[in-house]
Amino acid sequence: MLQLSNVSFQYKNKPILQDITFSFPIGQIIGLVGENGSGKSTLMKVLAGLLRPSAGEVTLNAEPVTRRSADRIAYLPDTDLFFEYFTGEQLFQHYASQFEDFSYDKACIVAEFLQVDKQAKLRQLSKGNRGRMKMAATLGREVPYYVMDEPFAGLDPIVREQLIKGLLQFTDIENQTILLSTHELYEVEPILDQIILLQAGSITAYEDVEILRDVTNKDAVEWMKGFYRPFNK
Ligand SMILES: Nc1ncnc2c1ncn2[C@@H]1O[C@H](COP(=O)(O)OP(=O)(O)OP(=O)(O)O)[C@@H](O)[C@H]1O
Repeated sequence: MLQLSNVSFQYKNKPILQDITFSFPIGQIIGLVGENGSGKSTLMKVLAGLLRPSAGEVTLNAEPVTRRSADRIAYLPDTDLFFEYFTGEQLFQHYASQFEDFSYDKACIVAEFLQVDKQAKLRQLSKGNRGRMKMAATLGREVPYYVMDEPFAGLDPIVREQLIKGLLQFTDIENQTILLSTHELYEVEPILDQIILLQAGSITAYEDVEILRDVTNKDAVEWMKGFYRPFNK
């Protein structure tokens, strides 16, 4: 299990994440939401071992998470500067050289499912196609945890829907966990098991999405809005 224990993080002296304790069980799709600048990307980098917490500990099966944990946590960055001079095929070859768990064949199958040409250079692809290629490369890996930073940001509804279908088709929901940050909560909610709200670097709420729907009769956006003060005109 991937676990945060009293994790704080600061850039220089600016506190970004504050005393977060949380466990991410296997077999869940978890949505991380929160307003711009609340710390979602930072939290995901800390979880993937790319940033070291300033205090507290991140562990995977009780062992500290470091950069070397990349063999069990697949991280999809939000940046668009993603090996831009590579073709998709070269990107997959690069992943194959970096990650033992990477399946070149699976990445090609995902790329075909997402209808993106693996012969094209990434920088020549549209934003939507780069998003598809990033997803194919990430899902080419077989790991217990996928940590995806805004995989749907800036993409049109058709691409978003396709990526969501790809996620469901090419992961094993019983044995893997996907943590994804998103601002596209309406579209993503149907596939989520759990939702976590980050506010000013703290997890201020989390909820089982089925309970939200069946017990409180709310959708995730309504739930989230309940934690913010109404906007006064
Ligand atoms: N490299 C950095 N150096 C200094 N401050 C940073 C750096 N990266 C991010 N920050 C600051 O950390 C805070 C949290 O940023 P972060 O990108 O984690 O938020 P976010 O919730 O992912 O935002 P968004 O939804 O806009 O992507 C912001 O105040 C941001 O300015």
